[in-house]
Amino acid sequence: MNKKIDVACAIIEKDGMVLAAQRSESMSLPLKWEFPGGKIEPREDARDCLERELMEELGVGIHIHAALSPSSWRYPDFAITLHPFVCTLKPGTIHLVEHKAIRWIRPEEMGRLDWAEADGPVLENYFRYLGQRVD
Ligand SMILES: Nc1nc2c([nH]c(=O)n2[C@H]2C[C@H](O)[C@@H](COP(=O)(O)OP(=O)(O)OP(=O)(O)O)O2)c(=O)[nH]1
Repeated sequence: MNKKIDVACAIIEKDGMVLAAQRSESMSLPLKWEFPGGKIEPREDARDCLERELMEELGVGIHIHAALSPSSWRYPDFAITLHPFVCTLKPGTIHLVEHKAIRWIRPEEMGRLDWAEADGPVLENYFRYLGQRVD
């Protein structure tokens, strides 16, 4: 049976833009764009995982504002459930530890990037959330 992983990921908002991160050549799914985050460890809470991963990967703290519905995807060699959270950054400076690049983009530009396939349903989910949000 193929491996199944649970991954927490952060949709980080700032001034109407969202942070997209590009995986490096040496990572799995090389050069694909994603929301920063990572695998949830056994018995770890998804929010704790996200805070830990953001500190490890980008050296920043986050505020978590909303949880979107998890969405699942099957890659050829593993299955993934993504647990997306809408976040903002705590004060601090981003340092790229493992990603090749980051970009702040407007939601309407998100479709132009070459996202990891599992992120398709996450993007749809986020657009639905934006459509319903009152702020
Ligand atoms: N963080 C994150 N990972 C994603 C997204 N979409 C997506 O398919 N993934 C995949 C990429 C990885 O296979 C996995 C995340 O685990 P990870 O960030 O710990 O990946 P990794 O490269 O260290 O994994 P590995 O190759 O060492 O097993 O989920 C996303 O939006 N954010």
